[in-house]
Parts: sequence; C-alpha cells; structure tokens
Amino acid sequence: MSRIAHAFDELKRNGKKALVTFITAGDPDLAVTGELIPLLAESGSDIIELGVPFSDPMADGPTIQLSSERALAAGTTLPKILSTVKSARVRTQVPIVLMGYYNPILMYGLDRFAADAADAGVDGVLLVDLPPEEAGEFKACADRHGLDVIFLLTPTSDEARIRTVVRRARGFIYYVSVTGVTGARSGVETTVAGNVAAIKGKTSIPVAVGFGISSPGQAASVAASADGVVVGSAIVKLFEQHRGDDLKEAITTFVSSLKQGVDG
Ligand SMILES: O=P(O)(O)OC[C@@H](O)[C@@H](O)c1c[nH]c2ccccc12
Repeated sequence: MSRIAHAFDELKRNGKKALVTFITAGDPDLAVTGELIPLLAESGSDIIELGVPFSDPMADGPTIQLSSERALAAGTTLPKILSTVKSARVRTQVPIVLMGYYNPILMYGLDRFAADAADAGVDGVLLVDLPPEEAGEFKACADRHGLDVIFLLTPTSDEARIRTVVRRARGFIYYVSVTGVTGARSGVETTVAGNVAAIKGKTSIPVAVGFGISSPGQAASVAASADGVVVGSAIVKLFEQHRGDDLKEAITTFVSSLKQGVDG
C-alpha cells in the first residue's frame, strides 16, 4: 500500500479526515521548503502537496502565480526539488505529492522522472494539464515506479470522465470545488457535498476537495462530506507577508487551526 493510501486508511480508522497543504517548492527558496516539509507535518498536515513552479500556470490564480514567480526567480528547478524532497525524507515520513504542469515533466523524461521522483521519496504526482484520457504513457511510468497518479474531477466533469478517473485513480481523487482557478474565496460552493457523494458512490478511493478553501470553518464544512481538504493559496499568501522564523510561526499557527477545523 502506498504512503498516501496508508495515511487515508489510518485516518479513516480513527474517524478523521485528511488535511492536505500546498506550498510552492522554492518559494522563497528551496532551503526554506526543506525546513517547511517536516514543519507542515508537525503542524497537522497529513499530506503535503509541493508545487513545481512553472512559467505559465494557467490553473492558478494570482497568489500561486506570484509564488511560482518567486520560486523561479530563486533558481528552482525540478532536479533541485527532487533533491530537497530526498533530504527532507530523513526527517519525516509525511506523504508528498508533486503538483505540476506536464511540460517540465515531459522535458525531464517521463520514465526518468518517475524513477527519480520515487527514489527521492515522492509518493504521488498531480499533473494539472494532463487529462486522464491522455495520461496512459505517464501512468504506465508512474505505476512501474510505484507513484500514485492523482487525477482531478471538477463540477463540469461528465460521466465518461468520472468513469475514467475512478478506474485509473490511485491514492486519492482530487475534486476541484469550483470552475475557475486556485485562490481564496469567501464561501464553499453548495454543490460540493452532492458531487463528492456521487463520486464516492462509484469508488472506494478517498476524495479530497480543494480550490477556494481558506479558513478553518470552510475546512470543517468540506470535511463533513470529503475524505480530505486541500488548502493552498491561503497558506501561500503567508509567504508574501512573512520571512524566516516569522514565516514558520505563521504557518504553524495557521495550519494547526486548519487541522482543528478538519477535525471538527
Ligand atoms: O489555492 P487553493 O484555492 O487553496 O487550491 C488548492 C491548490 O492551491 C493546490 O492544490 C493547487 C495549486 N495549483 C493547482 C493547480 C491545479 C490543481 C490544484 C492546484
């Protein structure tokens, strides 16, 4: 069983839901990312989603776009991200999902990437712009090296797409709560609970929900129907206002409060 599947299993056994936290790798630099990985886990993150910064992040809103720019300006590259994960693995066993766009992975080489990511201690990969219908080759590489491929479903996914994802999913399915880009929003879409229930009716793979969740209260309401709650932009926003120990403290405090929300 993968580290991701195991984490969801263990939570379920204790009647709990997962908190998935997103940060961009390399914002403000990879040394900080390496310190934040164990810190996020200690603060209550059950899974960490690490963004691979990309020059044209079309699924992302302004907060994560800026974060990506800071990371690229700091010289962040995919090989350096993998070695950061490898070093952090000595300090924590928290499941790590790399989130990125297809192009950098394709340039790296699909099989070489899957091998190196698995060797570094990456557990899952989410490629935003690789639709499940076209993911066959990458999925074969990921399977070969024991990486979970995380697929996205959205409020507009049709039955055929849902069936494809349910068949191919490993680790968890990521349900995007809104049609639009990442970023904090004031309320949770009313369609989330119903759509999550519909997906869960078709699979035993856990369903995590993300996009627009930015407070402990929103996290609590999503955790009522989903197996996991993903928070990105609201955490990434803290990188605009804080540095050094101050950043670590702000993240610890905020992530602990999100965990309390998820735990009800
Ligand atoms: O930022 P938000 O609205 O909290 O959403 C989570 C999100 O940041 C993270 O999962 C993510 C960042 N970029 C993405 C692109 C596609 C899917 C998911 C993501």
